[in-house]
Amino acid sequence: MAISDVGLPGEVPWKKMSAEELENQYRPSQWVVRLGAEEALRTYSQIGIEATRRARATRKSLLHVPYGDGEGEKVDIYFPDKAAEALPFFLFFHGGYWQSGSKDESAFMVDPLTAQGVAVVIVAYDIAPKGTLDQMVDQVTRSVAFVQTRYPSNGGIYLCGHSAGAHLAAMMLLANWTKHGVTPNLKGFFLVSGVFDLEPIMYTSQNIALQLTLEDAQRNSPQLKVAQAQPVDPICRVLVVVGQFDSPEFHRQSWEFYQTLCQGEWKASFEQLHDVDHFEIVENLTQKDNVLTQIILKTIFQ
Ligand SMILES: Nc1ccccc1C(=O)C[C@H](N)C(=O)O
Repeated sequence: MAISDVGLPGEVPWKKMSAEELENQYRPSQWVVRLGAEEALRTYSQIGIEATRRARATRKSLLHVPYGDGEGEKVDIYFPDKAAEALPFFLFFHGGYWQSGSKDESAFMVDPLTAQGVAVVIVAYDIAPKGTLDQMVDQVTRSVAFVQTRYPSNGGIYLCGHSAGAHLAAMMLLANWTKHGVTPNLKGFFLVSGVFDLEPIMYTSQNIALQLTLEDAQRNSPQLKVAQAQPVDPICRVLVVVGQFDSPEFHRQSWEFYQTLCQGEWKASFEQLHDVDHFEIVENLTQKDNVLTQIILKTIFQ
């Protein structure tokens, strides 16, 4: 699909949609062509569970490491076999509309990345209704600060999020690190099939659990703020990626966020990945020869 099919910049196509159409646009499983919606969600979680089982069985790891006092504030850290001095760290924030998913089924990319010398950190955060969006953003911020504090001689910190997790990763472009007493060595962002303007979410059934007000949605929308934010490190790259079979609204969200990054001082790029849907785009990160796995490795080792 061409970007021109999803509306011109400046238009707000979702405001003209019926409630039913908006609901559909923001239900990624409805756009999966290879499987039915429920089977797509089931397959995604099976692949995540299996990748996590395998990662825990075959890689050096530290599991359930606390980055804060809260019960849900834990990370799993997976290490490469070979010790290196300046180890790059790749942090992953799972998706699930801020109300499902966990670190215990999200270690998709551990095998191919650790095999190439990258430490992978899978981050847990308190999903709704336990956590609010503001709390999730704060938790993710502290998880990043934690990795920097624990591994001060890291060879770069890379943040990757999928879907709602891409939103949380994108919020880190706006983080006030001085408040957290440490400036992480952020070198790259991989924002995969994300949502960057939260206002349309308010009018879908996702908001039953999230309970976002317009103020909450705006305060937590990187789309509205990122053009004014300053990169801590001018060489930090931001890659915005969306799957060919993601819905038109997901395409619009990614494209407009990329364009806004370009208006600011960010070193941004945009990729539409051919022949993948919202779930395959992450499932395929279990494979070393997958396009996105290769893009990630090239960005880290360039
Ligand atoms: N489980 C997920 C994992 C990752 C990303 C999205 C989901 C979703 O479930 C989205 C939505 N509830 C859907 O039915 O498409």
